[in-house]
Amino acid sequence: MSSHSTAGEESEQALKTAAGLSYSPGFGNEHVSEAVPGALPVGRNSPQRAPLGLYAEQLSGSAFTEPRHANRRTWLYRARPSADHPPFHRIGNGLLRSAPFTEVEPDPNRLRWSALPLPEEPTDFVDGLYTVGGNGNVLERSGMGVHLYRADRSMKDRFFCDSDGELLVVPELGGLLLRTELGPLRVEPGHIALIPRGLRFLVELLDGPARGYVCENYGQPFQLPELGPIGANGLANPRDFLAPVAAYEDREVRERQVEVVNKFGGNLWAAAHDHSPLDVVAWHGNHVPYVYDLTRFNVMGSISFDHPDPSIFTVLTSPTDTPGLANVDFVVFAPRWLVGEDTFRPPYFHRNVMSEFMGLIKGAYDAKAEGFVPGGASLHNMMSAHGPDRETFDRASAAELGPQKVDDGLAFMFETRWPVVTTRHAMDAGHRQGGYDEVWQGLETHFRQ
Ligand SMILES: O=C(O)Cc1cc(O)ccc1O
Ligand SMILES: [Fe+2]
Repeated sequence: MSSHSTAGEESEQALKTAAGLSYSPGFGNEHVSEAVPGALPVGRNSPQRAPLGLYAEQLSGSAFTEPRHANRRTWLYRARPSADHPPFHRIGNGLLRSAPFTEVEPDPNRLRWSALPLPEEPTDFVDGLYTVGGNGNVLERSGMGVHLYRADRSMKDRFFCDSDGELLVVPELGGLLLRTELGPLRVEPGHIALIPRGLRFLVELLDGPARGYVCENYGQPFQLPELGPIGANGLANPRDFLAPVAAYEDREVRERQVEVVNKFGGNLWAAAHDHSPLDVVAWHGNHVPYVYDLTRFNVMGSISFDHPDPSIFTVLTSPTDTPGLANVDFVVFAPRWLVGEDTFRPPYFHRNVMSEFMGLIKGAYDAKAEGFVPGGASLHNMMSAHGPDRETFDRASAAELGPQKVDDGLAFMFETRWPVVTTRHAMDAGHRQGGYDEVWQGLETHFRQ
């Protein structure tokens, strides 16, 4: 696949990365990018004739009338309008499922899975999507889906577009090159990528089999959390979010049928196209994909006593109409120092009205001595009692409390407002762990009157 280099490389804003890709930094920015000088109209969006014979097209991510802080759209200048395609027809959903989730009853039990086995059959990113569960309703644009992915090959002549929500991709194994309508993004384990609702893209594997997690956010787009008393800086800083710069496919070599797979209303639909949808020569706007390196997260914590609630680790939040109540938060447990005096330092025992899906990108997690493994997952649904396993509790209750660096792992959580209802296949999966409750067995009473 050939692509033209970008005029964005010359812009002050563009950052050259080690991978050789250029990016346009800044969360929520009004980005501007052209792969061919002069492709972007000056001073207007929709001139009578767009430059270089291109078609102008707007992709919106919010209602036209939403307030400015929430308004999202990108203008695309492309070789052919997206409208040029035949009807979509239904294709199989594989193991992809959507809200409302009704296959099994909502389950109050604590659930845990080992890593999803890598594919045995040829599998690309779309084929390899595997839904664990979710909540809400795709048609009402509320709630979220939790998916895993596993792939052993790049998408070829096949593009994906999620009309139902934005996709937060959390790789655990293998690097990915996301070729999007707005340009390419490289994402590796330890990074996250976000593909906004409705943007077309394909996934290439950079270094062999790939596996990871996806939060499909049907609700309001992820934004940075408010910082309140933390101040003007900290947690995820806006400039570390990197959007792509324009790069379009060479049409001459692409004049053959390609497939665009559209997830709409919970199902997969496909339409053959006689051109690549990655034909955008210039664009400007704020409805954009981005990557973020989780090592850039500026971790805050207690420097006196007590274990803070994990909301302090929020990277991105999808708000609801209720202030402070997230449709879903993306939370990261990144390397940090623990210095709390007279403090039980690992996560405390708790029952939470929010529901917690957790994954592990590498290493170990400080609340679980064993069983919670990279590529694996746990689900602690609304009000389910959980916290440190017995071994962790015993160790942390007796530990000498000097300054301690927690730097042997990278875990994350999708924390969501409504219980996560699982899929039938996630409940019946061979990689689901039996006997998870046992990790809390034997926590004897030490009560003395
Ligand atoms: O259950 C978990 O491990 C996630 C979590 C971490 C923490 O530090 C405090 C509360 C919480 O739910
Ligand atoms: Fe928890």
